[in-house]
Amino acid sequence: MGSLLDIRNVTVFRGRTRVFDRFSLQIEEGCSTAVLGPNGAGKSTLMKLVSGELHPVFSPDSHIRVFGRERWNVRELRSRLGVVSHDLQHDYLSCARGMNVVLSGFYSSIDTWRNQVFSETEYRKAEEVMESLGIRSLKNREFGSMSTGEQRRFLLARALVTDPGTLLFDEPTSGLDLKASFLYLEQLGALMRCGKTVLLVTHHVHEIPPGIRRVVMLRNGLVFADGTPEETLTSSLLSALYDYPLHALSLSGSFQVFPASGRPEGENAW
Ligand SMILES: Nc1ncnc2c1ncn2[C@@H]1O[C@H](COP(=O)(O)OP(=O)(O)OP(=O)(O)O)[C@@H](O)[C@H]1O
Repeated sequence: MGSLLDIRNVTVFRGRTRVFDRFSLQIEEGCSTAVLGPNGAGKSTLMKLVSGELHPVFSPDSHIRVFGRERWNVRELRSRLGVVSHDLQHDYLSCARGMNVVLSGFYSSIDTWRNQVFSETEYRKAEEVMESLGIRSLKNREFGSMSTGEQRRFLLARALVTDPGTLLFDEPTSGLDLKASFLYLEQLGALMRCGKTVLLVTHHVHEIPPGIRRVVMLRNGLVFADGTPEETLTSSLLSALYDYPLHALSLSGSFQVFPASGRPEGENAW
């Protein structure tokens, strides 16, 4: 297994905000990793850097290498790295039919277009992926008329249709109810067990499913802690990361946090 991500000395601005200042992070292929941090930590910026939607300030000693390469054509990259992002769900055309959402993964486009040609094999693959995610019966439905959970599964199908070895998720269960969240996280677990590498960014501890081997805690554009879930998802590190007293619990490889019993100092009693 080689390098999935190699970020060295990268400086990134969004508007006037310097989100990363000579930031470095390496992730190996095969090591499913969660990037966890509070609002504004830089998680979405990191995800956009990896997916090629954002670029750092040029510096001779900095680089971003995905699978060992600095330059990718988007279509080629998507055949190795599938992306299921929040923005994508938001941007997707509500009139696109389910089948077209999945097929659009072959071109990394939003919806399919007249000039795009799909082979029988590609149609078959799309059917197969929809079947495996339990959404085949919705293939003719408009994206806009699907529930958030169904939309999320179609976007996962879109990412999986090219059979990438690595999948990138941005807050995978946001907007999903409890059952849909757990089913979706089980799906992520199944993908990891089938050999896919999952890279996810989240601000929720419960979104880190069993099978994630490494947690990178991010705060103010810096790596705050880095280790296995057992090493990092502790009450003391989580309390420090979120600057709030928290109590962490784990059960069968899943994690959950609660407010610690003591109120934060200075908070008014009700
Ligand atoms: N378009 C923008 N213009 C200016 N500043 C921005 C822009 N987008 C993000 N930022 C700033 O960059 C910093 C990092 O934002 P980013 O969205 O990467 O954080 P995040 O960890 O993903 O947060 P969240 O969990 O709330 O999504 C924040 O301080 C944010 O205010």
